[in-house]
Amino acid sequence: MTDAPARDTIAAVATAPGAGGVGIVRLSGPRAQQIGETVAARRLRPRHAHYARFLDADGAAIDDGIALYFAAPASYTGEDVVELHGHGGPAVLEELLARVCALGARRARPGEFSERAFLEGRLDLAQAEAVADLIAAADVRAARAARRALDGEFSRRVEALAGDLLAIRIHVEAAIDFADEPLDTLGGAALRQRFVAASTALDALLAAAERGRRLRDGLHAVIVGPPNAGKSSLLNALAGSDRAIVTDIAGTTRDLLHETVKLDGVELTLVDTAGLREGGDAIEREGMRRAVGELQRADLAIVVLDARDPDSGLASVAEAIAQVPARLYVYNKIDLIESDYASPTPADIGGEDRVFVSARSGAGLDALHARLRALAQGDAADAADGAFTARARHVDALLRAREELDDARAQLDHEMLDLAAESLRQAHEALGEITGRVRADDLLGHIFSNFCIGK
Ligand SMILES: Nc1nc2c(c(=O)[nH]1)N(C=O)[C@@H](CNc1ccc(C(=O)N[C@@H](CCC(=O)O)C(=O)O)cc1)CN2
Ligand SMILES: Nc1nc2c(ncn2[C@@H]2O[C@H](COP(=O)(O)OP(=O)(O)OP(=O)(O)O)[C@@H](O)[C@H]2O)c(=O)[nH]1
Repeated sequence: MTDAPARDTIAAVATAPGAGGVGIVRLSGPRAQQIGETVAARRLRPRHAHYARFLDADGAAIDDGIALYFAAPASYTGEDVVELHGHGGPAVLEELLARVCALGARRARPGEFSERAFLEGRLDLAQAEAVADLIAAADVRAARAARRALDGEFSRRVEALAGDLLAIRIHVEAAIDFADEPLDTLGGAALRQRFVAASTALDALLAAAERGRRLRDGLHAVIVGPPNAGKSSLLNALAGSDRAIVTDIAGTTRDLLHETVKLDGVELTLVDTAGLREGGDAIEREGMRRAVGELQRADLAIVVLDARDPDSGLASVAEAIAQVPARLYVYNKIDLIESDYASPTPADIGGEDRVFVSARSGAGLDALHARLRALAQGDAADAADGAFTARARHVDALLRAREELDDARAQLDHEMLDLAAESLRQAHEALGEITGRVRADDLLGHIFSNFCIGK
């Protein structure tokens, strides 16, 4: 870091709000030690647990507890950190916090301790995000995966790939200086090999990040189908069957309704969409456009069809669901079918999953639940296998890197070195966005130190 401005000292209650056995006020910054020593009325030795009374301005005890001092840089933030461990009551902790603020600290913004850890180079951006993911993890598998990301497993792979791309960039930029010569006399074969290796590594990382994204976010299932097939009824039936563990995420738009359902500890996001069909008025068309957009992020399409007429319904959604990784077909309204409901000629859906239900009578809903649970668990188990959590932001960055790398390769094949260098720079920067590390001056430094060609 080049002359970082002097930071102030931040403070916050670090434990969850409400009553608890123990509550912690944490301080970070240059005045943490002095403030802590004033409140505890004693010297604080780094990395020692001191029993103390925490005093107010008049010398009366706010509380008694344990004071800890972590001297920079050996702390979570990398700055001087003091923790005051008192009794976990909201009134006591608020008074303690007010006291340290009166002594010169200020209340921290959300995430500011981790932000400082990032600015101090203690964590990279992906790791800082993993801290938040670990805290928010809804099940043990997601927590484990966040833990791995926090330990740097994801970041290390991103950095390794960034290193490969940097080497390729250096090679290409050097070749630009010898533009009169064909690339093949400038180590073109080795360069192409490096491309293949980087490309393979990028694909593997992208797949892992995509699994990590699903693990963090849960299975993203989108309910689609023609109008009136019973999509909304089905969502209600699924969500309502176990109301206690359903959280209402709030319809983000007037037409998409999100519900989070937990099946055996695995989260499933259900999105109800506007019915898909030809035509419709402007508002309906906008709803359909959003439904299609939602499908692009889906792991699973739950395709609801009217069991009395599945074929025409399927035709209206076939195109929209083609890109989704998995599909589950739900033939609804079987209560309206007189005879054996499996008998109407089912539409051709290949070997894919099919369930017959009635959202109205409840018939078949158990089987549907079981299918969804199996899908969600299979997905999570798959994702939890040595996985780390990742975010949509990371997947996006990797996808951009993928595109730029493909472009660079094509440009190189046409000996368009300047363009290839630029595409590579973009790919490299996309990776840098993940860890928050890559900067233009980094690159210049690398090029000059690696290629000292006497200028
Ligand atoms: N009391 C308390 N518990 C906590 C935290 C905290 O801030 N306070 N954490 C906050 O999120 C997590 C732990 N994070 C921490 C990360 C680094 C260091 C630290 O002192 N690191 C030094 C020394 C390492 C060592 O002794 O091996 C260092 O890395 O130099 C402390 C906590 C979870 N538990
Ligand atoms: N008989 C019967 N009727 C059902 C069943 N499921 C839904 N319906 C009815 O079908 C109609 C449409 O249901 P919705 O859940 O609104 O259908 P939708 O697919 O969300 O409709 P759009 O929002 O127009 O796309 C309503 O009148 C429901 O009561 C079922 O299993 N059996």
